[in-house]
Amino acid sequence: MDPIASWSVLVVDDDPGVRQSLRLCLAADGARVLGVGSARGALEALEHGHFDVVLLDLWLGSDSGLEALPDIVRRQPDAAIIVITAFATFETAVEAMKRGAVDYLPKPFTPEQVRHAVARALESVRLKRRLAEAEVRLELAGADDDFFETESPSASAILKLASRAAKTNAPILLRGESGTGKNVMARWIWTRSQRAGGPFISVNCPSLSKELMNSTLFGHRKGAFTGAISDARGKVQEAEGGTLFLDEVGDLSPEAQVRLLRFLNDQTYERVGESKERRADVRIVAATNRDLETEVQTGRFREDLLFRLNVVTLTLPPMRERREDVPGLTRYYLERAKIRLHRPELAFSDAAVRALRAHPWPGNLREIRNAVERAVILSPGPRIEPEDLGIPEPSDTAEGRSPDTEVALGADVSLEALEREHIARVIARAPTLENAARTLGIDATTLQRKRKRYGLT
Ligand SMILES: Nc1ncnc2c1ncn2[C@@H]1O[C@H](COP(=O)(O)OP(=O)(O)OP(=O)(O)O)[C@@H](O)[C@H]1O
Repeated sequence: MDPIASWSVLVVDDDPGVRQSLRLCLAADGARVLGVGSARGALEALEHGHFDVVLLDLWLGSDSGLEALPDIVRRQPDAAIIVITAFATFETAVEAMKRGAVDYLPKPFTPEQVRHAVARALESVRLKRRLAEAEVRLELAGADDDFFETESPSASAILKLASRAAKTNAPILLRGESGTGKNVMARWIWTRSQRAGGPFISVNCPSLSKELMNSTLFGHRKGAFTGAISDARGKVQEAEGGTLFLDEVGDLSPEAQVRLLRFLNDQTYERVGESKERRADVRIVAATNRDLETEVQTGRFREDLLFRLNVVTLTLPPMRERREDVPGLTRYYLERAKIRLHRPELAFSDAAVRALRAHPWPGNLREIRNAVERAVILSPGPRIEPEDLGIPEPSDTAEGRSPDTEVALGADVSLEALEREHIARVIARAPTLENAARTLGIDATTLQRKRKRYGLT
């Protein structure tokens, strides 16, 4: 968003005359200006609208603008705050800066001084937003998450559908096994939607505590529960104008499901401990690798919520159904990892190419990426061999057989080799080591020890 093209200012001053003159001065320059006379009015205005600049009087009758400053910053961290006061002292100016103001305007001021200060503040807002955008882009580039070329009919059908759905405001449900790229797809959809200029807020539902789930999502009022020391906005409000991604939506508590259903129906919600109805313009994208129909049958997931989320469903195919994409993906991950890890000389050996093709990749894209990165780190010479990838080499005698029969239960392998292989595969598939430890049924320290013992990265 370009703050200069369409910008808005909140004027917080208890003197109606000052509000009026600032409004006239800035409106003449093309700003949308809202004037309020108290700190409370300011906080309310910031709840409902978005402002590029806040002109804040430090003496607001019985209120103190200085005390309200941190709350204002919290509500809109990317707005530039200029404090104004008739009682300008150096100390208050410093204090205001410490609490998040970008500039200081002593009363009385001329329209020229106001314009000058606001223009500078807008420049700082613009810069801050550019930096934030660049950080997101860097993060995406560094994450190696933009391989959307495909030769597989099933994946290309999903991409087409996703691209069409992105342009609408309909909720989207992403389904697919772990590691098939649901998180990455959610961002891809956001960047192609009309909401790309707004925020992308991601919530991993299983990581939310049951007690704080509603407040994290919908916010709470001060005093709503022990520990609620101040009002808090939730993820829904943070996502205003953008997209809220609910990962593993099947983990939502029954009460959070009711709240989400209402929000999907009419875009309204209430904060925990508050009866005021709020509205937010947010697109919901949800993901699950569970069978939600079964969850409905067992009473863990609301059927009406599933219907509401299910308007557009995209099921991301597992790697075994898009084997034609393995060569392209492995080349892609290799090229990126070579640059990032400073090993430009590396290439796959013929045996590695065969092993990559033959491996079933049950952990999907995540497993492929982990295997290739592991190899780029571990490979001692310029050729990457199957053992660097941590996958078995398909032997001639094994041709036609599933490549992992070599480590199958009951084959001619030691228990140790079996354990090593199993741990390596679970780690490759799991999003985190904690996750891998949970799958293996051991604690993180034991996993750490075993990784060291078997030389697994
Ligand atoms: N389009 C893509 N291009 C390149 N890499 C991808 C792509 N999609 C996914 N990946 C890789 O696979 C990894 C897993 O992707 P992602 O987290 O989106 O999967 P998921 O289906 O959400 O998994 P889970 O259900 O376990 O959360 C990513 O970190 C990334 O490395």
